[in-house]
Amino acid sequence: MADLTIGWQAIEDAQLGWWPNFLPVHQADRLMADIQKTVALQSGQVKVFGKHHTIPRLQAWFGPYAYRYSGETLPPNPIPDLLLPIMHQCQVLSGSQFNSVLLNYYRDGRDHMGWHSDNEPELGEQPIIASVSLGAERDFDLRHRATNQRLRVPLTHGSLLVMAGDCQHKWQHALPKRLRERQPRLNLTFRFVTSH
Ligand SMILES: O=C(O)CCC(=O)C(=O)O
Ligand SMILES: [Fe+2]
Repeated sequence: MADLTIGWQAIEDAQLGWWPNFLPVHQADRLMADIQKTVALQSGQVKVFGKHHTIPRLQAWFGPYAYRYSGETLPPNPIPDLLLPIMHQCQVLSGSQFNSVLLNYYRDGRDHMGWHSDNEPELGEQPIIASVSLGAERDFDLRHRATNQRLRVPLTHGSLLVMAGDCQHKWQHALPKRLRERQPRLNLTFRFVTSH
């Protein structure tokens, strides 16, 4: 699979922005440690066909509105001060505004996220989602809904990946299991959410 180039690039029906060295290593190390120390991570639930399941990762939600997905709701919560400088840097590079962040914490390689798109109406028509990765390197897979084209991006410590254009309509993405991975990974996805 072709490596992504640094900056913006066109993929089929969408755009990706890729900044592998978004945060210098010492800053990425410190941010991860500070988040682990200060942010309360929750074990989330989803409801599928009326049955509750525990999701295979921990999470936290920060933003002015509740975040609703798969029948569950995470209440509004102010963005902690330690995430504001990172959010501003993401805004500068991606050229867009954010007001919310979903934090995903993958305790080890068993934790994962299945195929999905972030296409809830409160994210708007063409959501721009800025994804900052910290800790263990994990593969991020994308697949085009119609053509089945696939892309794999190894999300390195301190990197920024931005999904834009029709990425949430034409593509799905996932973070597969990596059973040999013992180290945690922390992901911040900055979004702009409206009340709906
Ligand atoms: O952990 C990741 O890199 C993916 C997160 C994601 O897709 C999401 O939060 O919607
Ligand atoms: Fe996603």
